[in-house]
Amino acid sequence: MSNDPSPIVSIRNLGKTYASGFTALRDVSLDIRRGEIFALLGPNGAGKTTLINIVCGIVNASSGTVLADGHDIVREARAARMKIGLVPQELSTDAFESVWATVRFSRGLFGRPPNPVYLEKVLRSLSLWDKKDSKIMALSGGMKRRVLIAKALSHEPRILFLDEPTAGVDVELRRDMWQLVRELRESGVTIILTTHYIEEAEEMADRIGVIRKGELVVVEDKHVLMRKLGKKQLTLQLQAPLQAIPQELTGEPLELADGGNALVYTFDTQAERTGIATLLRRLGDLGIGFKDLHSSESSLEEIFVSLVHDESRGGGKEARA
Ligand SMILES: Nc1ncnc2c1ncn2[C@@H]1O[C@H](COP(=O)(O)OP(=O)(O)OP(=O)(O)O)[C@@H](O)[C@H]1O
Repeated sequence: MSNDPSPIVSIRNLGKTYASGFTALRDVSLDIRRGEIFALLGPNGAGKTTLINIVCGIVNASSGTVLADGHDIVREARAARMKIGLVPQELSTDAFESVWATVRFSRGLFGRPPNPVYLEKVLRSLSLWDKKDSKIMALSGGMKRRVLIAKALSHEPRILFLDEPTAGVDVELRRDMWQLVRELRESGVTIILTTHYIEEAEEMADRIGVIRKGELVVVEDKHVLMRKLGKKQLTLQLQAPLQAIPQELTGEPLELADGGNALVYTFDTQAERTGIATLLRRLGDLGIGFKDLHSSESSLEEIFVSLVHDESRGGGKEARA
């Protein structure tokens, strides 16, 4: 990580209303720290791509400001854009060009002088060096995706946006991409990625932002987020199935599962008392026996689903993927 404490991307009160009248972003403020991997999560249509496109100068904001490494994206558009590499969702088609010509051309677009040594380093780090003379159309899907990353890195950006980097790729390539992103971060590039795969954020991100209906609802260190919002569940496999939660226990955070054969107790990982001892005693008093019990902790996926869906329902308790 860098010693410079100023954020590398600073987004203030950003809003976007498209010409159609649809408001895709509302008052989004966010600082991205130098050298971090930041994952932006949100359901389809939440506004992730709109946010990225504004920072990259592809879409104009309706209100608010963005600084990229200190450069205002509107007043100093070119300087700001030089700092940024964008790996888009879609594969664009330079089908007939070679890998080498493609990355060299991308670099030239930014007005950078040729630097074959740097481009060789990029291609080698992406395991593309031995494909440098291949035409893009002759590459596998995974290799094409690497070419997109090489193009985005061609002008030596400090900030790399990856929009759904592993959508539609197989498990093995996904792991390779994760490794690659970590290596890029090691080399000093700040990474901002959007993803639908919570596993991806859980695996890689230092911090996580959750966007829902154009609003940033949470920005938090990944571990803090998991600790804060993580719930634990205790599942009791009952000796005899129950039709319903006994009246004496209504009001407790209990749910029936497995066709009445299991009782699930949800408790807060941060609470001083879990309430488990009391629960077990009360079950004993009611003559409800159990043959097995196990506890589980919510994954980031469950936390995400509960954030995105429960808030829209006004705050339910269920957090299941
Ligand atoms: N040019 C446009 N004109 C009008 N509405 C648009 C335009 N572009 C996007 N939108 C709308 O803005 C909303 C946010 O879109 P955006 O692509 O930013 O979402 P997203 O979070 O990236 O979704 P996904 O995960 O599906 O990529 C969507 O409802 C979309 O239909």
